[in-house]
Amino acid sequence: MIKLAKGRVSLWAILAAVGFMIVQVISSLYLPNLTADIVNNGVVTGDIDYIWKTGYKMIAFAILSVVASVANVYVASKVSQKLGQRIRSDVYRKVINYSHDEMDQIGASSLITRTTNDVTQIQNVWVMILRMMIMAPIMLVGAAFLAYQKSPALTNIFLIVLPIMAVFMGVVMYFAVPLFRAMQKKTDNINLVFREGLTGVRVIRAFRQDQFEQDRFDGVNKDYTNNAVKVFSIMALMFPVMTLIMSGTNIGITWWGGHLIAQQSLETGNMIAFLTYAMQILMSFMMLSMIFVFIPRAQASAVRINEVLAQTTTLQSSATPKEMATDKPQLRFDHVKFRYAGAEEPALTDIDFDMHAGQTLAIIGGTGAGKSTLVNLMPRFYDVEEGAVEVDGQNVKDLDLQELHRQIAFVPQKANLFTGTVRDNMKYGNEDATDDEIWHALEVAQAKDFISENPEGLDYHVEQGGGNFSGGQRQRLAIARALVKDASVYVFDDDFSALDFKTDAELRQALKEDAKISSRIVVIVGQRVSTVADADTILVLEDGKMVGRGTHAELKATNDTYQEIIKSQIREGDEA
Ligand SMILES: Nc1ncnc2c1ncn2[C@@H]1O[C@H](COP(=O)(O)OP(=O)(O)OP(=O)(O)O)[C@@H](O)[C@H]1O
Repeated sequence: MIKLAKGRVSLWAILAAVGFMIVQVISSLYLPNLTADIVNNGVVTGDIDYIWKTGYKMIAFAILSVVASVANVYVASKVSQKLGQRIRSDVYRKVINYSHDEMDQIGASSLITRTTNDVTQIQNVWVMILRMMIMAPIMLVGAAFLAYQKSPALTNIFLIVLPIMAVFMGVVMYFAVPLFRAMQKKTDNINLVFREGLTGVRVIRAFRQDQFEQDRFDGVNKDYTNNAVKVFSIMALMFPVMTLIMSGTNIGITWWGGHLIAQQSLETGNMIAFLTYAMQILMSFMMLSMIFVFIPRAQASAVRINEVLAQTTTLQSSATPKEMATDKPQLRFDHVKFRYAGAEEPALTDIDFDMHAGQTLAIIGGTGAGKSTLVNLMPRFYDVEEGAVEVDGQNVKDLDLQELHRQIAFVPQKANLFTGTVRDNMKYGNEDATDDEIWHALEVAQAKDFISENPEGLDYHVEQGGGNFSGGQRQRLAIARALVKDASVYVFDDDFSALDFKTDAELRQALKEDAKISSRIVVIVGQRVSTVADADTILVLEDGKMVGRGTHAELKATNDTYQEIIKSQIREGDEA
């Protein structure tokens, strides 16, 4: 937790919180002293003047205590909120640069819990640290000292009370701390199942798995609730037991103090002050114990957040980035081998090709052949195990990642749109794009018609994830977004399969006729032979291996796998 606070919490703010707290505690400790004074020298002697004088003093100290307390709460809240904001921002910046492998290791749901719930735990504990953790020790020592001053004999009562409290708090901590620690993991589980249910809601309904999913959610929900009920039942014991101990102490002090007053070895005012000090001692003791219960939970959260922040991102820009020859677009795979983290078999072996400006590369192969994996290596979403990927004449490992991503317009298999207008989404590709350029990209992507039909045009609102568009429309918008970019390589990862045959053909024709795109490199991953047939080079993939490379005519004549694909598609009426 200290590590998390370093550089994110200002030392001045901590000093201010300590300063205000010291003022508050001193005022609170001085008040019982004044109570003793007003009783002993004012009430008992009937000196009204003295009562007024001391009363004013008491009011002044009470106000001082309140003001200091408010100031402390203000500083503590501000520090903890700022800390939370900084942690969330740092976690986001870190995660956004994670490679796909690193993202998979922690998982999206856990990352969300860590950025929200875990950060809240840290914030709460920091408020406790800046209030109770400063207040409790000062109050404990100060009140013990002053209580002893008022009556050394009565202090013996703590020899009985404090061990009872220590045992009770020890038992609470023993049972509550592990349960508190488990809360974060259980929150993760709820988020995981909830998120899966939300994103897969249509599939769940279509497969009539509503009940199964409901049961799955109820399971993790119940697990969380059981844990929370257990821990809060234990915590609920604290207040009644503490009240019992405090009331018992009160009675003990009054009974024993009464005897001492009767024996004239204690003044009435001192006994009243002693009672207040005794309560302050017990409260401080309880506050310290509470801190020790809550800190382990926050510590568990801190470990989880530090894990995210400490993750070294393998995909980093080169420290000495080389210049890309953007005027000579080139895409080269030099005997590339790639394996997913933890996988036994490589997902790609010996992939080799070299493409230049104006050429189209198509990749075809069965499900799981490695097509998406191959194109994911181009923007360096993963690093190769052997060989090299080169873009515009440079190994992607020697480049600045941002520069590389600028030169690759990538349309992933799953079209992702963001909340905002159509224009906002298009500008993701190029901030400076004019409306004319956007309309042109939409036209090439065969998306112009359904956008222009709408009176709002480019201002049409896109809902979260593009939910107000059909799958095919989303895909075309995602393609248009990539086309708005001025890149060396345009990659379409199986995006045309979501389109009907006619639109697929029209889109590819428009790409060919477009002055900008036709002077760059186009990579098309496809399932249909018709989609890949007119490419300059077609790669045929099978089990991560390149089993064919050539033009449609060459492969059709010589390549068994390609012939098989053609045959299977003729049967489906999809003649190439
Ligand atoms: N993130 C991942 N971690 C581990 N293995 C993966 C991962 N993604 C894909 N794979 C594996 O790599 C292989 C190739 O997958 P890839 O997604 O590249 O296939 P594909 O040819 O694009 O298939 P499809 O046409 O179904 O999209 C598959 O065996 C798959 O199980």
